[in-house]
Amino acid sequence: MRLHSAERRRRLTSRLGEINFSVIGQYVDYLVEEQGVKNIFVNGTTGEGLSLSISERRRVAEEWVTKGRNKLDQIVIHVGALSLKESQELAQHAAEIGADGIAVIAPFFLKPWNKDVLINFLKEVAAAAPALPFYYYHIPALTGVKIRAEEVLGGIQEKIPTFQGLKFSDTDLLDFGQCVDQNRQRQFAFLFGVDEQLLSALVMGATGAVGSTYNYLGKKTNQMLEAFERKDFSSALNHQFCIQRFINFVVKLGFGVSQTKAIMTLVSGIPMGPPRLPLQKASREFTDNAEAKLRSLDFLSFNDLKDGNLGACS
Ligand SMILES: CC(=O)N[C@@H]([C@@H](O)[C@H](O)[C@H](O)CO)[C@@H](O)CC(=O)C(=O)O
Repeated sequence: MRLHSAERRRRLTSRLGEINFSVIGQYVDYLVEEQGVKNIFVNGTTGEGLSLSISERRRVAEEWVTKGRNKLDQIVIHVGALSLKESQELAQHAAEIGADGIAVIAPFFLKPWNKDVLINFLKEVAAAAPALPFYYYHIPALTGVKIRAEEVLGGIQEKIPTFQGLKFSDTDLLDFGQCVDQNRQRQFAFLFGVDEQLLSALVMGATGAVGSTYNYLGKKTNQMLEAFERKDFSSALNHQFCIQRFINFVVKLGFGVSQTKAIMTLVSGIPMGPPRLPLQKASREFTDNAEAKLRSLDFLSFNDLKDGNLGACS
């Protein structure tokens, strides 16, 4: 079972909106030591990969690979872009620096209109890094490309020999289940990306997870994975419900990449800095509310509350 932190690459501090590369080493140590996360997905959604320039994406990937050496198990770099050329350049770069895999989203401005067109695009990117495992990153709510993952997977390995698996960031569990069911004879990785539904996906055959909350709820989620693996489903469900209580709370306040950064700063103590425009920094009110919730669920230690805290999830 692999758990990936979706925060991966991190833009940090700086009033100028520049990336603070110098804290990536600290970030690696935090994920490994405090959250038990050793598989990293760099330059994805949470890392605002699509808001970065190509040279920034290259440099972020290099930092994660360098700082993660001998500490992390796997680093997958997201190399999706609107321009096939840029995507290929990033794929080639990922291979050169020694990444463990690449992932690609569907291009989302001039969109592929059917499965074959999408696969043709993915194939050209994969071919730029012919020795690297390739993942299709399915996130239809953000790309607007609604081609079902189940369809995309049909015959994909024949077209993309390096195809390794799917990162599935959608709530359509019928589609996800069918991806697994129809590919049982293959050794694909099925990485699930909706953290609040991970347990349901595990039941259907998810082999790992990539998500934003593992940056600060990695340890909690690992407890759920362990319970699931030892078939203690009641305990696994308790863990999932606890995680849901938090996500449900923040979703109602307005939750996204900016808010993830604020929570990460709060929990890790590493200054994650503001997001890049068009995203806006999370409000102080959001962070205060999220902090109170984390404490009440015992996701952040708060000794004064512990004894009488009936809602605690520890
Ligand atoms: C739309 C979105 O940001 N989804 C997140 C989830 O982890 C999400 O934040 C979480 O399930 C809470 O809804 C991940 O799927 C994103 C992700 O893995 C990435 O950063 O590439």
